Amino acid sequence: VAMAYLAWRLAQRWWPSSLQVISFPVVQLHLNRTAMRASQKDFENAVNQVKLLKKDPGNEVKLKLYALYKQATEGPCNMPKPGVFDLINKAKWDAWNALGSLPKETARQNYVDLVSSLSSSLESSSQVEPGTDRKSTGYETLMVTSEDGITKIMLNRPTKKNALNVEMYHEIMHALKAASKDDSAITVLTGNGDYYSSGNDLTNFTDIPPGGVEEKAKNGAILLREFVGCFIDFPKPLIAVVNGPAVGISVTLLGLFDAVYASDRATFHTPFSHLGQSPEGCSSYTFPKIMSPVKAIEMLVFGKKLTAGEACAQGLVTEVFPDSTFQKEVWTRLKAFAKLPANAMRISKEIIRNREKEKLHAVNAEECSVLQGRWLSDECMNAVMNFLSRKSKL
Ligand SMILES: CCCCCC/C=C/C(=O)SCCNC(=O)CCNC(=O)[C@H](O)C(C)(C)COP(=O)(O)OP(=O)(O)OC[C@H]1O[C@@H](n2cnc3c(N)ncnc32)[C@H](O)[C@@H]1OP(=O)(O)O
Repeated sequence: VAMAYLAWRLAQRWWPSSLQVISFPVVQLHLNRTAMRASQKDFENAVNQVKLLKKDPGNEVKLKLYALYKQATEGPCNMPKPGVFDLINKAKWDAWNALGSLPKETARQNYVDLVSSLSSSLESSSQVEPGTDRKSTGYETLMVTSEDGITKIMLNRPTKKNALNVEMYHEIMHALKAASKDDSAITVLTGNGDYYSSGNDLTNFTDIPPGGVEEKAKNGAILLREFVGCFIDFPKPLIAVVNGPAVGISVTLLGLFDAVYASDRATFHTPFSHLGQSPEGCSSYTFPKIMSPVKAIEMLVFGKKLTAGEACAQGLVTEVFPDSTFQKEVWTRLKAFAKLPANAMRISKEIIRNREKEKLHAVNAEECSVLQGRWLSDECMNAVMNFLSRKSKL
C-alpha cells in the first residue's frame, strides 16, 4: 500500500476497468450496512459504485480497492512476484500479497465497507473550495504580478513545498518569455510559503507515456534543456528572492541568476548522488567557477547542504537578511533597482553574460543527456520509489 501513490499514477491505463475512477454523477448507493456479512450482490453493487464516484479517492485507496477486489474474487495472492522495475505490477502485487490469507468473505466485506465510506466522504468533498495552489492569474502553479517595474514570478504550490511539476516547468518558461518582453526592468523569482522550492517534483517520474520509461526520460531531457535554456537566454536582470529552503534544480539554477537574496532561514541542498542523479541547470560549469571545484563537488557530488551564510561566503548568494525583515528589506532594495534605466541594465547584463552563452548552452545539452541516462538507472528509480513510499526524505 505504501507504493500506492507511485503505482496508481503509473497504472491508470492498466487497471481493470472496474477500478478506473472517472467522472460520473454520484448516485447514492444504499448498501446494507447492518448486515453482518456483505452478500455477493452487495459486493457487485460496490464494484459498480466505484465506477460512479465523482471524485478520485486517491492512489492509496485505489490500490487498497484493487487488493481487496482480488482477494475477494481470487483469494490469496497467487501471482509470481514481479521484478523490481515492473513498478506497476510490483505495487499491485505488494498490495494484494499484504492481505495474506484474509478470507474471501472478509475481503468482500472490507471492500463493501470501504466503498460505502468513500461514497459519503467523496460526495461531500465535492463542496470543497479550490486548493490554495490555484490562483486566478491564468497560471495554475504560479502567481505572476507586475508592478513598480518588477515582474514577480512566485512559485505557488506551497503545500508541496513548491516542487516543480511538469506544468510548473512550462508555466515558468511561459512567464519568463512574457517577462522578457514586458515593460518591467527586472524579473524576480520567489516562492510562496515556507520553502523557496523543493526542486523537481518526484512524482514527475510516475507519469509514464506509452513508449515507457525510455520515452519518459527522453521527454524529460528535452523539457529540462528548454527550461534551463530560458534562464540562460533571459535578457533582463533576473533576481532570486530565496524565502526558505531550496533543493535540487532550484539551487543549481541560481548560478544563472544575476542576484540572489536569501533569508537566513534558507538552505541550499543538491542531493543528486542520493537520488542517483547528476547536476543540471549548468551547475557542473557555474558552481566550480563560482565557488571553486572542491566546494562545488562538496555540494553537487556529496550533497552538502549549505546554510544561507555559507552559500553567501561561497559566492552563490549575494546577500543574506534576517528572516524577520527579509521581505521588507529585499523589496525595498528591488524597487530601487527597478528605477534604474532599464536599457542600461539590460545592455550591461548582455555584455557581462553573452560571451558565456554558447558555452552554457553546450553544458546544458550535455547535462541533460547525462541525466537522461541517470533517470533510467536503478539508483535513481530506487531513490524515487523510496521517497514516494515515504521510506526516505532528505
Ligand atoms: C523535467 C524534469 C527535470 C528534472 C530536473 C532534475 C531536478 C532534480 C532535482 O530537483 S533533485 C531534488 C528533488 N527533490 C527532493 O528530493 C526533495 C524531496 N522532498 C523532501 O525530501 C521533503 O519533502 C522536504 C525535505 C523537501 C520537506 O520535508 P517536510 O518539511 O517534512 O515536508 P513533507 O515531506 O511532508 O512535504 C510536504 C508535501 O510536499 C511534498 N513534496 C515535497 N517535496 C517534494 C518533491 N520534490 N516532489 C514531490 N513532492 C514533494 C511531500 O510529498 C508532501 O506531500 P503530501 O503532503 O504527502 O501530499
